[in-house]
Amino acid sequence: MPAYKRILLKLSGEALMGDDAFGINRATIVRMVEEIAEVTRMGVEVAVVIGGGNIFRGVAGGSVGMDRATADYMGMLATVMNALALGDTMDKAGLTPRVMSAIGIERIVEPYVRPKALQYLEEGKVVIFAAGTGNPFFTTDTAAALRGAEIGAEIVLKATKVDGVYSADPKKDPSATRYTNITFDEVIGKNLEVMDATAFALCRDQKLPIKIFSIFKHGALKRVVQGEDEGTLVHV
Ligand SMILES: Nc1ncnc2c1ncn2[C@@H]1O[C@H](COP(=O)(O)OP(=O)(O)O)[C@@H](O)[C@H]1O
Ligand SMILES: O=c1ccn([C@@H]2O[C@H](COP(=O)(O)OP(=O)(O)O)[C@@H](O)[C@H]2O)c(=O)[nH]1
Repeated sequence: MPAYKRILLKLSGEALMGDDAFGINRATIVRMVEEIAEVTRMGVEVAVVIGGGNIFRGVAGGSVGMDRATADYMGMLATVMNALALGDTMDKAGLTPRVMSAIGIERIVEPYVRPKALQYLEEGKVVIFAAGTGNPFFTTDTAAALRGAEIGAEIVLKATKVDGVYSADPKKDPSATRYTNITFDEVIGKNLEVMDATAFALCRDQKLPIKIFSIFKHGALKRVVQGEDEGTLVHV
């Protein structure tokens, strides 16, 4: 029995690269889609927010002198590309995906309309939210928190490069230890940067828990959905 009826899954753009230097790694995206299909077969309604860091990151453009807002719009377009790739892969795996964009780009993907998204979820379709929040100076982590709250998801699942929240960045501090549970106040107060503070604050206000787990660990998504011990739970 799944522990949740409706989930919001945040997939990092960078994780789509697999072992490649940039872009979308075929084997990685296919495996992720298989794992998503597995949980939809359990009757869980799945919405996905996809990142864009594998193609473009606004801060990188901004740092070389480009106007930050312009760079961020490029980043949002990158998430649209990933969303199309993910949708196509889902289609071929027998799922019914619907890509919805936060920025107007109607010839390519339909616009995000909340009631429509809710309808798709009730019909068992997988909704992929593209273009983040549609605003510069935000991230797709914040988009995940926002859409998660809007669609009434019971939890936001962040599939990322690390297998949870650590006492310090495990890439920089090998002695860092992983939390099984941590409160929003603690994660924000200690400035733990696994997810941005805006996303944490929004989820805290909405009492929407977040689970952070490894995108590379096979079967982790299913275990999370079954409520098993996996990754780190961030809660109020
Ligand atoms: N306290 C911490 N616990 C876990 N990861 C952390 C922490 N501080 C920083 N990180 C870093 O956060 C990264 C995950 O965030 P990010 O790169 O934004 O992921 P994504 O691309 O999935 O959105 C990890 O690669 C990790 O090195
Ligand atoms: O609401 C949003 C979401 C994303 N972005 C831009 O899109 C890029 C890619 O998103 P993100 O870095 O969150 O992707 P991920 O880390 O998941 O690969 C960001 O760097 C921003 O430039 C944005 O401007 N507003």
